[in-house]
Amino acid sequence: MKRIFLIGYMGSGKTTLGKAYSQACGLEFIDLDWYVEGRMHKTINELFAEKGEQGFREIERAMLHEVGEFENVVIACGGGTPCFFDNMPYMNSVGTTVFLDVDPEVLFRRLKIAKMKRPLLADKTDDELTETINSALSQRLPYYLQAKYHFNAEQLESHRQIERSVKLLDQLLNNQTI
Ligand SMILES: Nc1ncnc2c1ncn2[C@@H]1O[C@H](COP(=O)(O)OP(=O)(O)O)[C@@H](O)[C@H]1O
Ligand SMILES: O=C(O)C1=C[C@@H](OP(=O)(O)O)[C@@H](O)[C@H](O)C1
Ligand SMILES: [Mg+2]
Repeated sequence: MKRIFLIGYMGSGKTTLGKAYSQACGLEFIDLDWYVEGRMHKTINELFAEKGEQGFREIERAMLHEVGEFENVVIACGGGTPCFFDNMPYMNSVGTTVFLDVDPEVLFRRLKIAKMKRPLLADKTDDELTETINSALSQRLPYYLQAKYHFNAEQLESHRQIERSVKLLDQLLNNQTI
């Protein structure tokens, strides 16, 4: 039975690589944000606006414990999931955690074009976005580094790169020599 949790900052590739890896390996794919939106019938933005970040985090934890029961699944977490409550020890106790490690410059480039759907980034200028990424990473790395595996997820900018990253992730998780 496989239960793989992908963690990392916003824009690190959890959803993109998770979906591609699950398809390549015949596993179910769950994006925790999408799961939350489906169960609550509200978008992440609406949940933040109506319940605040604390309220969102309590819902996120409850949904994590739901999907933490699923089998043969790849779960793309939200960027903050590991950093609240006992979520990181929980994921390490029920599955295999993988930290998608991406340079802040690459995160900036990716998030600059994809920030509007993320309430924590939506209205930030370029300088504010850079500052937010760097300060969040310094606060969150202690959680991300508790992952069993660390994977460089900087090669996700084309289908060919995604395919290559899927192969490299599979080799890492199955301890095959490259
Ligand atoms: N279909 C796509 N085409 C091109 N780039 C994409 C596509 N999907 C995602 N990306 C790039 O990969 C980055 C990672 O996105 P995503 O997988 O949503 O990360 P996460 O789930 O960790 O926040 C995006 O910000 C974007 O730059
Ligand atoms: O880093 C965070 O605190 C968040 C990351 C988002 O998920 P992605 O990492 O998939 O963007 C989403 O859970 C929410 O906007 C909060
Ligand atoms: Mg995502």
